[in-house]
Amino acid sequence: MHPAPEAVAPAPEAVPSASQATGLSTDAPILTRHVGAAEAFRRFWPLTQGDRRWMLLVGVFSVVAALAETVAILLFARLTDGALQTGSVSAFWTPAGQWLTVAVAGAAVGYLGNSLAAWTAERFLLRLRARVFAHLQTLPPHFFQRNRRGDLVERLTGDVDAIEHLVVSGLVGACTAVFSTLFYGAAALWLRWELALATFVAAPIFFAATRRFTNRLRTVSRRVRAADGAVTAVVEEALGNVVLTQAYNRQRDEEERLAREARRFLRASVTSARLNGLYTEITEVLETICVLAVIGMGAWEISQSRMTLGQLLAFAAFIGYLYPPIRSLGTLGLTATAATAAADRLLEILDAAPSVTDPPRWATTRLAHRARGALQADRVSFSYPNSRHRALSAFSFATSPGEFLVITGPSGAGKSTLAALLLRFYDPDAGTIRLDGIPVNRLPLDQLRSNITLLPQQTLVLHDTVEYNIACGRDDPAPTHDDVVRAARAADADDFIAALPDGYGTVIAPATAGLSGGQLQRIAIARAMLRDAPVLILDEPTTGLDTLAAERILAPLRRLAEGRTTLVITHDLDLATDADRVLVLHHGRLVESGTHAQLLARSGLYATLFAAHPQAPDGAVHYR
Ligand SMILES: Nc1ncnc2c1ncn2[C@@H]1O[C@H](COP(=O)(O)OP(=O)(O)OP(=O)(O)O)[C@@H](O)[C@H]1O
Repeated sequence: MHPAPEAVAPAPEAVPSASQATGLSTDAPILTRHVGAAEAFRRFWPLTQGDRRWMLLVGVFSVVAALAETVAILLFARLTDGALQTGSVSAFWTPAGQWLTVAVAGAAVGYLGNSLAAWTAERFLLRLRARVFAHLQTLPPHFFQRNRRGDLVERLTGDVDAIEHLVVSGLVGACTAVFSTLFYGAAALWLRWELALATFVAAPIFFAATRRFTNRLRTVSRRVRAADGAVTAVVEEALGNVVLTQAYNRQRDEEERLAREARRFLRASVTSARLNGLYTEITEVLETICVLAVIGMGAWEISQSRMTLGQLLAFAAFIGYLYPPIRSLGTLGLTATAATAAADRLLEILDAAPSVTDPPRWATTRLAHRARGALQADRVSFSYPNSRHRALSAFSFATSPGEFLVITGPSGAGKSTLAALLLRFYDPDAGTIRLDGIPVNRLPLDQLRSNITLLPQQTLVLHDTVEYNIACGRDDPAPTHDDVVRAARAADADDFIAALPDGYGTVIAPATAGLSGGQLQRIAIARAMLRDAPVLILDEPTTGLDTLAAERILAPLRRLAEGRTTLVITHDLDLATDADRVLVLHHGRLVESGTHAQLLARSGLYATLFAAHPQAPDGAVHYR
């Protein structure tokens, strides 16, 4: 007798995200709400598109497998009555041959069904994960500040699994259970309808038992999912900060933090296992009572010569086979309940709207060619989502192409915010930012960002070769090895790369790149060289570097800035001495603007900041 196919398969396309922004810019709060199983199913069902025929086929295979099982049980009854009870070997061969044929056919169908079910389920998972991941990549920086990275990782792994169990395996499981119940029930009715009806009255008891568990399990499932996310988050954070942890002797604290979350997870998952186990045991006891009742009634029927032993054994087998699908229909409710907890967590991502989107087609203006690099901000004001504090207030400035600007000011003045608005991580609450005269929220996002290169303080390192880490700056046209080497030379990185064990083929990884801060900066400069965008934003390019390393990147930076509009955000005022213009921000406002010499002469905020900053020993560090 063969196991019925268990799971099923998946689908493509898109889960419609309820709150996709459609206008030029919006920011929606991240939602925390609870959805029911029906809504969860409705939201994720579109992802099965393209695989629904395979899901149907899995359903057909499971029906055939259940049918083969039914026939096998009837043949078993014939064998018992014809061969076993009479002790006739000749009566054995025909039903035995038929049973074997049915068993082989059922096994083949069961195997095909299970393989197809696994394939379709995995394809669904693939699509769901890709869909959530793609959406995650469009979300604004503050989403990632509010949600721990490890917890988001857990949503992309554990939670997508739970959804699969509802939408694909759950649906196929339900169909299989319904058909199995129908076949075994019909066969039992056909054998002895009075006896069958007597046993069917037990079915509502199973559903009643399930209902009692559902609510409790829903709460526990949410706790399990959240605790699972917290454990992943702690591990992820601890590994990311392992050097600092060791330096500050915080290993015990980190272990305690993990233990705390792990204990929470343990309590929740033990409760969940206990509830599931209790449910299983209770239903098994109920089943045993029913089977015993059947045997008792059957014994009475046999004593009255109204039934043969073969019929009774077949009947008991049908009843035995009948309860698992009925039970799995009941458990389906529990699976669905657990899946709703996962659905809440995934929909929280899918329903979070990107803070900026591409402009609608009617409002789009495309640059005909590479931008010249003229930037302009007109009375720009901005507060971060959920903050009433103005990070920028009525801020205006304009650059001509190729100009070299230093933006400075005390900490929290709004310098990095300006970079975030230029790259359109956010749109201003008021005012307009333009590139070559076009409001940036009218440019397609990819075109805007391909015209700007941001060099953040932390260099983006991909787990790949040094060559790829440089080449990834440009995809069209794809850079050749010679292009990469040329860029590395211009970035003064060629020497140290050549000295690496595998040269340009040396694999580096984030956090363990094995390169110094200055070397990583030079790789970033080489990448930016290849990228060749007309606007360059450098965020604290010398922070974290000692004087020698800082000096070493100045010449490459100078080469990189040549011919580009360059904005250097910095506290390092040695970089300001040669700037075409210095903008000084304070509390989100532009308070001073001019050349280094002009600003010193004004004896204002800039002069104070310059006097206070640690200067290069001989005052000889010049950016250009
Ligand atoms: N994600 C955020 N959510 C809310 N407020 C923020 C966020 N990021 C920055 N701010 C606030 O906006 C203001 C400007 O911050 P910003 O990072 O632009 O300053 P900055 O001049 O770059 O500072 P620093 O020189 O220290 O890097 C600060 O008051 C800061 O607290």
